[in-house]
Amino acid sequence: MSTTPLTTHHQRQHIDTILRTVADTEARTPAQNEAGIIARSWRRCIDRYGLDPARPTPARYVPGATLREHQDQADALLQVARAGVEQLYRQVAPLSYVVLLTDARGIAVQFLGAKSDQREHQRTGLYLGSDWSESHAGTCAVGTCIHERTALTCHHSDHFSAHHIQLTCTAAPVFDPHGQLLAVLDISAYRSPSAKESQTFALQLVKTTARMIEDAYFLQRYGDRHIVCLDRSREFVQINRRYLLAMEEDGTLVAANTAGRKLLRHHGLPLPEAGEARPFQAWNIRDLLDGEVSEVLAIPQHSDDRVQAFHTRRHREIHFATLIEPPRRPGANRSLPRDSSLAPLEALAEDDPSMRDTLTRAARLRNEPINILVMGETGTGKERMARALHDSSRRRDKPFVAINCAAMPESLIESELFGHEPGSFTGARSKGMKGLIVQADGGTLFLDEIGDMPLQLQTRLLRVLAEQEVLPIGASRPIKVDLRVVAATHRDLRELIQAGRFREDLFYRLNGASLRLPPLRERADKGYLIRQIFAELNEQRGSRVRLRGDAMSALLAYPWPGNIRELHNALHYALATCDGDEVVVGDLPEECVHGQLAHPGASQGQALSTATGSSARPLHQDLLYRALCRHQWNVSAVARELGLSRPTIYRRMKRLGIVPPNQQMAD
Ligand SMILES: Nc1ncnc2c1ncn2[C@@H]1O[C@H](COP(=O)(O)OP(=O)(O)OP(=O)(O)O)[C@@H](O)[C@H]1O
Repeated sequence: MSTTPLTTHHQRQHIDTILRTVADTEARTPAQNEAGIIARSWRRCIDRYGLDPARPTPARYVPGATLREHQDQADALLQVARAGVEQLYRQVAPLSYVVLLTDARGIAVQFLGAKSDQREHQRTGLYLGSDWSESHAGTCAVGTCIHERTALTCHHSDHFSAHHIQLTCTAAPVFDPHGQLLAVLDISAYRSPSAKESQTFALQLVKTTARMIEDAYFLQRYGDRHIVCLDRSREFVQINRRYLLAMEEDGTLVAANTAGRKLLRHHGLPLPEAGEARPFQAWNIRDLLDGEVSEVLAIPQHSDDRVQAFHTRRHREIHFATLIEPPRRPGANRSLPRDSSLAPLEALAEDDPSMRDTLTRAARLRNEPINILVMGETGTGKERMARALHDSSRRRDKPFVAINCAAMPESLIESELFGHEPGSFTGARSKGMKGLIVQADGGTLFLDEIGDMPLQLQTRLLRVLAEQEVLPIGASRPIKVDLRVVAATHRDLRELIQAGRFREDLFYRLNGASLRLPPLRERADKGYLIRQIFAELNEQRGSRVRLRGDAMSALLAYPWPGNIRELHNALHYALATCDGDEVVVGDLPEECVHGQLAHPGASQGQALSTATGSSARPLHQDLLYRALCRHQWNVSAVARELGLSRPTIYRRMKRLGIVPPNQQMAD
């Protein structure tokens, strides 16, 4: 190995080169490449720090107590970085490198090097507590990296001080999740080949380790959020995780690693850097990826390898995504087995303990040859549950036939259910009719509102269930059927049995197992349901409207009486009436925003008319009108309160016929 010995001749040459280069660069803009970076640093050393390349720069150490302060401040990073620094040292120690981790001020807070060379390390400053800031040490890998915020090699005579020109040092910055410099990772050696290119691999190695430390810190810091990992390669996304984005449950992005911030910038979505005065722009993952937040959240359940492909919205680049989920709250960690056929059941709930129990039972029952009774208040999702049971069972490719026993006229139920032969009764179809029970053969028959089925039909249904065959009206021979029945009711069937309105034997036939659904007001996963329903509505309407954070907060704060259908309707209303591509709090029905204030005993209409003095005004108009009155018709103040722009407020006033008092014509 050819080495560069330290001689006075070399030092003199070095000093001359520095002075000549600095004089040369005076007239022109320094280049962006590494030579430019070094030349710029030399200029700073002379012009800004008043350093002299000929003056010896003995290593400077901070006192022990100060070092401990620096280490305490960097403690969170040091904990995370330890494994990475040690791994790097194992890789480079055989080539006689030492490893330094400095804080953002250039003080070495961690050091790994051969014990046998300790004296030399201490003399040169390659040791714990030394100060490698550019203002003290001159151009060097750590100090210049801090200044330029980029990885670089400071090789031999790149160093400013003539006393460092035997060293080769390579450093890379470690940034925090907001782009703030946290630390610098450095490897240094006393002896190396004279060509700078010899350090190319060293540079790659240090950069890779710095990125690993940075990402480990990111994952630890945002461990309580959802972390979306993206990569251009499907095969590598599980191990490489190039881009990391931390997001809230509603898709709001809160942080990104260095590569992630670059990706966002590339797609026109810059995140503010720490300390930047620019107001925080709450980008959503939907702004980056062409998909719904619910699709991103469902990645761990959806596909077999738990990787999902997305196009980016702006440049249509394909990215593969995985998701690291935050740990579930205690008691909510009862997940279904990882099985893609269970996805329809899994999609019904997130971390509501009672729903998770119900789903676990449903998953066990889905292929059992027994009938299931689903119980719950009106609109709690009983039909959804029946459908999900069917879709996750082996019967999923056969029909799912739903019948609402309360909605069908009594005179029709019999022929609809059992079918009839041609001309078997007055009004019968000439070709006869295949009943719904036969149509459901091989699949699932869903009997909604079973408590409302007339007694006489209960008897016939009982026979079908007992014998697995159906006799159409007017037919002489029964038809064999293979059925799984899921029945639903919001009534107490035992009470109906007591009252003689429901057959006890049918109850036992239907109730092979029962599943109870909690009312919405008791569910801990309202946020999930809101996102889910909103995404479905968007899909049905072919729109891409977003639900802004303030609207989400209002929906979460509203004490929903018990009905998912009500939530569905509120979101439908907001989507139908909002302007542009965002639902904001002002788009929600009045009762969702101020419902808490309504008198508990009052009906919806009463509560509103008491508050407004006008029960005739539509809810939406009322909200805007009241806000205008409250703010003495100051449109800017109303816009601020409702989270809308001033032109939107004016547009809505016009559309709703609201005229400010000073523009009303006197009659
Ligand atoms: N898990 C869910 N995710 C999204 N939407 C849901 C969910 N559960 C229910 N819904 C929606 O709530 C509404 C009511 O659901 P569903 O009809 O299944 O309830 P139900 O208990 O059968 O009602 P009813 O008692 O009136 O028959 C529907 O619009 C449905 O799409």
